[in-house]
Amino acid sequence: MKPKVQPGKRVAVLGAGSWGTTFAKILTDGGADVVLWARRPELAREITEGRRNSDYLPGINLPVGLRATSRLDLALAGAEQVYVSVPSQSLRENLILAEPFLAPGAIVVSLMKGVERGSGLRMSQIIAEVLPINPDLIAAISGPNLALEIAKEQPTAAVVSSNSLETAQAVAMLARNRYFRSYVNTDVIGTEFGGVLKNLIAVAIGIVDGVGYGENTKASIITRGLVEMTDFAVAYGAHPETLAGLAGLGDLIATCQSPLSRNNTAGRLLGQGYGINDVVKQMQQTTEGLASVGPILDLARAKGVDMPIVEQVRQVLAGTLKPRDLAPHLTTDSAEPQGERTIDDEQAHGGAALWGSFKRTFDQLRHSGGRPRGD
Ligand SMILES: NC(=O)c1ccc[n+]([C@@H]2O[C@H](COP(=O)([O-])OP(=O)(O)OC[C@H]3O[C@@H](n4cnc5c(N)ncnc54)[C@H](O)[C@@H]3O)[C@@H](O)[C@H]2O)c1
Ligand SMILES: O=P(O)(O)OC[C@H](O)CO
Repeated sequence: MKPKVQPGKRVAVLGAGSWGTTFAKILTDGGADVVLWARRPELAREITEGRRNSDYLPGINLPVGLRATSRLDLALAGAEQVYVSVPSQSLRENLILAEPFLAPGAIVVSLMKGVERGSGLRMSQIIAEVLPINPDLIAAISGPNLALEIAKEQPTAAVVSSNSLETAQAVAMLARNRYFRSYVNTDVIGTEFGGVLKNLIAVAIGIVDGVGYGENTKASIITRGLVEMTDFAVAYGAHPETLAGLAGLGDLIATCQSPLSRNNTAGRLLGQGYGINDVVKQMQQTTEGLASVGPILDLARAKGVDMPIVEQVRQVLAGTLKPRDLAPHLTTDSAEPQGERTIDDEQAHGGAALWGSFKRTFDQLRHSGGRPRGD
């Protein structure tokens, strides 16, 4: 049954950085009654009274009707949908604070693109772990979504993903307007991992850009990066077509080619010779890729997935690989010529990627006493 459009539906957005504020604008412009939670009262005041968030979205006029507060209880009171956009590493602590004020039956939507250090959990998994809600009421949104472009109302699309198609549709009905279009899917694993993994490839692109390598190098990394992303996500149960969609290829393109991307920018600084500590100091905003490299490589190892580009990003971050040496070792140090093994190879010939995924499943069954691990 298709949900009906309900203009004026009360929603909350938690996190008043660049994406949280932009998403609050998307929802308000789509007709929802939005309250945005900012940690700092002075920022909440600037948004409500001045209709600006000058630190994060310079030059953008926020819509009339968008209210902000620094009180979580007020932001969440009566909210039927709650969109969360805080740095991934702080999600757990923020959910614990929010939980007492969550309205019964509220849908909780992750806008974030990271995994938790230590646990390696995706954001929707943390939501399911911390909040006592029906897992069908959890969703995630991802896609080629550079905040400032959307805040300027440049036409953009995204994917809303939930185990429940009904939930995804209810969210997509609100998260849309004349410049923002939401598609739906039920592949939460692929949608979330797409957003996490493209950040790592964007760091690699920034690194080679900073070194001064040109378009061939970058196109090679983007293309091989998509193979790594797909291998990884499929090993965890994603559908390959999700990685070929907005949350995979679409976001990879946007993030790798835009100077607005923080991951791309951080990589460029590394490629120009700055050390990781200087880069972290210079980045004023959340740069998820830097925190995700370690957990993603741990998860890749657990499933026997090779991620040579991400591994080399880790080495550059650790200072054990010179940025200019990232590209020559693009795919592998193997002396043997390899098949290109793109998704098309797999579909056309049932090739190595399919074999890899079969072997991983087999290995997993052997090591888990016959029970494949689900989401
Ligand atoms: N900016 C984008 O273009 C964009 C687009 C899509 C997805 N995202 C994702 O959205 C998430 C948030 O990114 P952003 O761009 O809004 O980051 P940001 O750095 O612009 O803003 C982060 C916000 O979180 C607040 N914050 C920092 N630490 C906090 C804590 N411990 N508890 C609560 N709040 C805290 C900051 O004060 C700030 O308001 C990230 O996962 C990012 O990958 C960003
Ligand atoms: O600025 P980044 O690198 O965090 O990228 C922002 C969005 O994820 C692009 O879709």
